[in-house]
Amino acid sequence: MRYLTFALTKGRLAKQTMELLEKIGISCEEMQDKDSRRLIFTNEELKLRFFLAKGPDVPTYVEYGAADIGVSGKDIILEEGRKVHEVLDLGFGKCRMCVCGRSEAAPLLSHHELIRVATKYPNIAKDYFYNTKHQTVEIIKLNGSIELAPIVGLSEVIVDIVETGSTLKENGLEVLEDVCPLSARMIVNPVSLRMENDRIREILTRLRAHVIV
Ligand SMILES: Nc1ncnc2c1ncn2[C@@H]1O[C@H](COP(=O)(O)OP(=O)(O)OP(=O)(O)O)[C@@H](O)[C@H]1O
Ligand SMILES: O=P(O)(O)OC[C@H]1O[C@H](OP(=O)(O)OP(=O)(O)O)[C@H](O)[C@@H]1O
Repeated sequence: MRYLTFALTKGRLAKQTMELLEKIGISCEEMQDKDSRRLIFTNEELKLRFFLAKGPDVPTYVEYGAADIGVSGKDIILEEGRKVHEVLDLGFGKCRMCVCGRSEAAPLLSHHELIRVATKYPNIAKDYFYNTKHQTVEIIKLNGSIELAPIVGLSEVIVDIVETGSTLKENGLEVLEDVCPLSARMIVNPVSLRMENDRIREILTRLRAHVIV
């Protein structure tokens, strides 16, 4: 039997992903050793391998088959547009993708003005403004602290993740429009889904029993 390889997202989603896998008897506890510099972990008994990667890299590993299965935020799946099958909503990491700004920016959206939109997610922003809203905008790619953009005048609005809303509130910003709901998803390489169908289906069946969407 060959190894099935899992690519998991580092950061916010990691702990809940490992807890969910533990619930179905897939232990990857070695990965939780913060002092270790080891990158890949093996469960010999179940013939499974695990590694943690930066969010946007997870669908890349899965598309190329370097990982059979991945866990990614829906935001990353949409933004990266990789050829992977999204097979399960894992029900955690819930948040929303929103257009945010000062309240005064609301008319610029309703009047379809040519505005600047700062975001870490240029493809999601482009799809929303061009294909859903039919509004021409200038998209400015940033890499973090997106809420700064409307405060310092880089852009009129941002497209970013909102979870509790506290970052917006503390910076005098608000949600102006909702783009889509987000959560952690399981993705699978299309060839792996065919070649390892029984093993992958079994994992999915067991996971479904523990997932609350
Ligand atoms: N408040 C939140 N902010 C950002 N991502 C969130 C939030 N709540 C849930 N998520 C989910 O967690 C994933 C991000 O986790 P991660 O810790 O890697 O965040 P990041 O800030 O984008 O990463 P990095 O610190 O490497 O820039 C997102 O892809 C999203 O699906
Ligand atoms: O609604 P809230 O609960 O306040 O969460 C939303 C904030 O969290 C994320 O930022 P993150 O902490 O990942 O920082 P970054 O944008 O600099 O990556 C996101 O980009 C928002 O800024």
